[in-house]
This record gives sequence, structure tokens and C-alpha cells, in this order.
Amino acid sequence: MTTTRIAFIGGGNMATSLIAGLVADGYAPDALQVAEPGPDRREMFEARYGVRVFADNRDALADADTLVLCVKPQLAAQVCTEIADAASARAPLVISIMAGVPEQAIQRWLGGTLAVVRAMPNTPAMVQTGAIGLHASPEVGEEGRNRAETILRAVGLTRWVESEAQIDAVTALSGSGPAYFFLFMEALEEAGISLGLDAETARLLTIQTALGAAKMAVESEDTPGQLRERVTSPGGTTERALEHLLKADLHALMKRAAHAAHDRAVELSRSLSEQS
Ligand SMILES: NC(=O)C1=CN([C@@H]2O[C@H](COP(=O)(O)OP(=O)(O)OC[C@H]3O[C@@H](n4cnc5c(N)ncnc54)[C@H](OP(=O)(O)O)[C@@H]3O)[C@@H](O)[C@H]2O)C=CC1
Ligand SMILES: O=C(O)[C@@H]1CCC=N1
Repeated sequence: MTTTRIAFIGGGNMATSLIAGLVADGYAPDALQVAEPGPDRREMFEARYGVRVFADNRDALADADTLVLCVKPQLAAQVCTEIADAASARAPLVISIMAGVPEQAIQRWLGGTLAVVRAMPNTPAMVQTGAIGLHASPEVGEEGRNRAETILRAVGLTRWVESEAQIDAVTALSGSGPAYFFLFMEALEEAGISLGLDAETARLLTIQTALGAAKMAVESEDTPGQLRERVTSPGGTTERALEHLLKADLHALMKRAAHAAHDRAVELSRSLSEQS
């Protein structure tokens, strides 16, 4: 893997996942640095991963080729403005994982037309099984795209999308998606308990079933629909259960939920891009 010096601004959950993934992939820890206000978290990064840590965001940027913005969206304008001079001096490739923060706003706050890649990961990145959508601003060249992809691939599967607007669709699908599956697991577990299973048995069987179904979907050449049909014996138990889910129009319900998440992502993008 090519080693460029990467500065992470904001050492929270997502930055930790990315750093853990990169180190596990063999990335040199001394080429990774994190700016994080929390002293305990800085200590954790040093002790666990051997990366360089900084309390001041600008210091982390001083010799970085790649800047990964990992703070909460509400802090984006403040943090970018604060590091704008240091960023202009280094002209790093900027990768933003911040939900709902548009490329143009990031470029504006950073004081110029820096090349920006937007990435939308999800929490399974913490176990290196994330699903990550990527979009590059026109200033990003092939080397920048490869660099961004290499960094994000350390925590999961990457897919480039054609337009920045599609990042909002990725947010609604895979960004928020783990919560949809967790909710389904909670519901199935409750159903198991209502059928007389003890709570631990219901939970363990639910989780293992989700894992097994996902593993089959990943490894099989068949579609999820074909895999579903194979579980569904004519006149059997699955058919009876699925009748209820289909009668409640699960597909329409899922569509409404994903569209609501998408609308919220668009709304957030609009309000954040208006910040100066
Ligand atoms: N969680 C998710 O499912 C997803 C999150 N994202 C995006 O990833 C980004 C990070 O999320 P996540 O890691 O979950 O959030 P966290 O809150 O875990 O991480 C943010 C980190 O930034 C630190 N911080 C606060 N203020 C500053 C500052 N001024 N300068 C530098 N660092 C600062 C925080 O420190 P402290 O805690 O001390 O304030 C915290 O450690 C967000 O923009 C989010 O939209 C994207 C996809 C999915
Ligand atoms: O709920 C949210 O707004 C963030 C973005 C995607 C997942 N979590």
C-alpha cells in the first residue's frame, strides 16, 4: 500500500474504525495522525495504535498529504475555517465522511478549491465490514480517487456514485441501513420470546440467522429473492409468515422509510451549505 501521511480531524468512532482498519491492513502507524480534543482518546490512539496525536487541529495538518474530516456535521464550518490556512499551505486531498455536508461548502470553508472526496460509511466499519459510498469533486484526479478508495477500503466495501446527490441516497440506504436491520432483529427477537423462547436463546438465534442470511447473500450467486424462495417450501411455515409481511406491504413501507431518510439528508445538506 502506498504510504501518504494522513491527518484525521476528530478522533471519534468513525476515525477509530478507519485507523484500526488501516493499521490492521499494514498501514504504517507513524504515517497516521489524529487531532482530537479529548485527552483520554488521544492517549488511547497512541497506546492502542501507535499513531501521532495532536490537541490542535492545525498541528495535525502540518505535514499531511491527506486530510480526513471526521467531526460532527454541525462542527464542519467551524473546524474547516480554523484549519483553512494550514490546509491551503499543504493542499492535501480532503476526504470528508461528514453526513450531509456538501463538497462545495467544504471547499469554500477551506478557503479555495481543494480536491474533496465525500465518503458515506456506516457503523459496521467498526468491524471492518462497512459499506461505503464515494463521490469525488471535479478537482480530484485518478491518484486522489485511488488514495481515497484505499483508505476507505480498509473498513469495508466501497462503491463510487456518479453524482454528489447520490451520496444522500447512499446515506438513506447503507448509512442509516444498519439501524433498519437492527430494528428487524429486535422485532424478530421479541416474536421469539412471545413464542415461549427465553430472551437469550431468542437473541442468539436471531443474530446468527441474520449473520447466516447475510453471509449466504454475499457468497451466493443467487439474488436475495432466489435465496428467499429456497427457504419457502410450498404450503410450509415460511410461506405463512411471508404472507403477513407482504400483506403489510413491506416493500412500500421500506420505500417510505428510505425516502424519509433521504429527504432529511437533503434538508441537512441545504441548511449546512448555508453556513458561512
Ligand atoms: N455514526 C454513523 O453511523 C455515521 C457517521 N458518519 C459521520 O462521521 C462523522 C463522525 O461521526 P462519529 O465518529 O460517529 O462521531 P464522534 O462524535 O464519535 O466523533 C467526533 C469526534 O470529534 C471530536 N471533536 C469535537 N470537537 C472537535 C474539534 N473542534 N476539532 C476536532 N475534533 C473535535 C469529538 O470529541 P468529543 O467527543 O470530545 O467532543 C469526537 O471525538 C460525522 O460527521 C458523521 O456524520 C457518517 C456515516 C455514518
Ligand atoms: O443518522 C444519521 O444522521 C447518521 C448518518 C448516517 C447514519 N447516521
